[in-house]
Amino acid sequence: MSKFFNGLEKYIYWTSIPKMGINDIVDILIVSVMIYLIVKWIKTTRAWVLLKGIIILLCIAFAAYILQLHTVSWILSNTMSVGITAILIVFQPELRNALEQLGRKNWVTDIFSTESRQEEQEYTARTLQEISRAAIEMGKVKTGALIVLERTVALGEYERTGIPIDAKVSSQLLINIFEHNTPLHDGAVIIRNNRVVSATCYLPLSDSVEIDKEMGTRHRAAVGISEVSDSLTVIVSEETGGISIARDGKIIRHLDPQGLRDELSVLREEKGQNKKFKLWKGRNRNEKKN
Ligand SMILES: Nc1ncnc2c1ncn2[C@@H]1O[C@H](COP(=O)(O)OP(=O)(O)OP(=O)(O)O)[C@@H](O)[C@H]1O
Repeated sequence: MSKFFNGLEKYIYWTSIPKMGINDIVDILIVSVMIYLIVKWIKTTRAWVLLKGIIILLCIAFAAYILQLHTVSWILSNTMSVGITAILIVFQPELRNALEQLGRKNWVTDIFSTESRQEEQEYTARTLQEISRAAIEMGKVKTGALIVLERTVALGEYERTGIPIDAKVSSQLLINIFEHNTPLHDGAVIIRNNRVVSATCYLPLSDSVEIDKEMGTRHRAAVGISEVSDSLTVIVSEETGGISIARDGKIIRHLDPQGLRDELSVLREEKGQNKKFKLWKGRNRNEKKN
């Protein structure tokens, strides 16, 4: 009987919640807020895609450990230690940016804000109308253009390669920026929160072999930015006047005015089933066209 009570006592000891003081609660709260802010920050950078890759790698490593796959475990553990150094080098601009933001941030509104960045980035019908009007007009006279619409992934590092503008989006402004032989016509325009934030931006070029050889660097740059972010880019070809859209590493070409408006309307729709359906519908139609 005493053995039973001893066992029970031990069990209760191990399962009981340890005494918590006020400092423990503060400790837990600080760590929770830190984790929340880190995840929130990662979601707005290219690092989000990388984080998903790391989680998959960790799952594989765990499975290899459970199944006693020694070689796979050895390879993974060695690459991971090198990988951490590589991450620090590759994401140096993001890390620097995060530290800079740390000093500028309004922590109180950021923590208690219920609005997500996705909602902030919603484009008004007017903005999308102005963008499509500008693209159609530029297409008619074969003026080359590259217009990037930022979504949840911040494009700060590309914005900084250009000239700051900060002006309300209008078709006249966009047409003026891309006018031949003007100082701002080269490179890309970045749009955020219904404002043109920067012009002459340099975008990363895609090295995808799937891109049609007849497409030059303007189209490659549009695909490139769509590979590293969830942005949507409107491209007007200087050679043909054709309008295309790049998103998710793919390019949708030969858009007519209605097709362009449909593609852009994706940015206005609500999250969920409705959006997915429209996106799929639009894609299918344009894929058939191509
Ligand atoms: N990395 C880049 N980032 C931003 N803009 C770029 C980049 N590379 C090229 N461009 C823009 O594209 C222009 C060159 O376009 P190019 O003729 O090579 O491409 P294209 O895809 O064939 O386009 P188009 O059909 O308009 O000729 C440059 O003058 C510049 O404005």
